[in-house]
Amino acid sequence: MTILLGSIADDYTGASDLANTLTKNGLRTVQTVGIPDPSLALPDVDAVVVSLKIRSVAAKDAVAAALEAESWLRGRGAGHVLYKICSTFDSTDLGNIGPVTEALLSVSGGHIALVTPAFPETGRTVYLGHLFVNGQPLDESPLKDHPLNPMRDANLARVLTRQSRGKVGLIDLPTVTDGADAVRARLDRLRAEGAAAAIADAVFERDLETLGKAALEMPVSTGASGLGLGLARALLRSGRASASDGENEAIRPVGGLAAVVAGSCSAATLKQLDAAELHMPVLRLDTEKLLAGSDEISAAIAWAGERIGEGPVAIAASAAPEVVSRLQARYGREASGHAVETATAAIAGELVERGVRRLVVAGGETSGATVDRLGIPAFLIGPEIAPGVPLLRTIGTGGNDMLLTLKSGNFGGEDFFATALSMMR
Ligand SMILES: Nc1ncnc2c1ncn2[C@@H]1O[C@H](COP(=O)(O)OP(=O)(O)OP(=O)(O)O)[C@@H](O)[C@H]1O
Ligand SMILES: O=C(O)[C@@H](O)C(=O)CO
Repeated sequence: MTILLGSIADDYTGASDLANTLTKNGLRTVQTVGIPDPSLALPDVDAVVVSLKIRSVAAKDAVAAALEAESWLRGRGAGHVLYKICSTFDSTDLGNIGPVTEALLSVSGGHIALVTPAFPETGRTVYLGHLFVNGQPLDESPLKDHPLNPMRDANLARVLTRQSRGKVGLIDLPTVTDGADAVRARLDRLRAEGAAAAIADAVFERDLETLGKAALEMPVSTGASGLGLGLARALLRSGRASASDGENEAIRPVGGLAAVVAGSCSAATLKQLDAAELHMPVLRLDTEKLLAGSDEISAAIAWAGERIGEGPVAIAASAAPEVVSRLQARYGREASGHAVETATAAIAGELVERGVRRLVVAGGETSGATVDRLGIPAFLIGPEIAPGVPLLRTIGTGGNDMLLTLKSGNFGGEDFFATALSMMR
């Protein structure tokens, strides 16, 4: 298998979001969970998205895992590697967007990386280096209360500088509007001035097409699905890939029971859970009890067991910012996040043991913990359920295929869970 485009995604929902965008834009794509075992038969594809869980780990661990994935992707022919980050630039001053981008540059012979989280289809735009989420500056959006990485600065050049060794420049919208040659010239100038990364403005898809064209000529770039769209379209226009209509295999029914497990505390997921309560049983976990060691997991499984024969059920750790803050004050941010993820993954694992074959997971860290627990090696990409969220079919699960949906915390409309479940048969 020779691939044209490789990507390393810093979380699993982000990986399926990117895989969805690449598929929609004509590239045959597969999503792997980590570096696949050599015995795993992957389909013939144009792009591979390697899902890692490195958004919220120590920078040195994120760098080591990303470099291993980079080497695997280059070994399979990838001429360009996109480091897929969150469209809301989720990170802290300790990393990991800066350290990973710089490490990828240093092994690939690149000098400067184009960086943009813009993804207009989901309301993420960048103007003069500032990120807007559905029209609100990042630091005024619900992301200011994210449980793991509260985003309190909308100026991405500043955010990236704090976590980078090199300087960070800006490719402003007028330059992007002038086209790919103007972007290349700006990148050359910034590089001559000593910058190792450049935040690129983008408001419309046409801006991302321009950025994709410029980025494709360099070995590495960093961005969200919008940059993936630009790279995919540039590959097709260059004639290096020919459009495939994507839809496939992935939607064949699997039967079995269906469930939702949610660990995202995003505003969108909280609304989706409220809406789900109108048509399916929803169990809200008591996360204070869960962390205090009471047997919430067995209680949740017993609760599900009494209902799931009648139709899908949802189990959620998700809670409002004040509840999350209380738990964090008591146990620490990382420890409480990790403990809740481990619990939600354990619940998902038990549900699958009891016959669940169709599973929706909300939240990137939550999805990572769950998919690892289930030991799924890779996914085929099915149709889009909502912008940034495809239906996924497991590969390499020994004929015991499952359908999954890994929903980024902030994605999807209020009726997302009902819509997803109706597409998973
Ligand atoms: N009630 C709670 N109290 C404290 N932490 C919680 C609670 N519920 C969930 N969490 C933790 O909050 C974090 C949510 O992160 P996750 O990545 O799953 O969602 P997200 O950030 O909204 O999604 P995405 O990364 O796709 O945008 C997880 O670590 C989860 O375990
Ligand atoms: O880019 C996004 O917003 C998502 O794909 C994501 O990474 C959420 O974890």
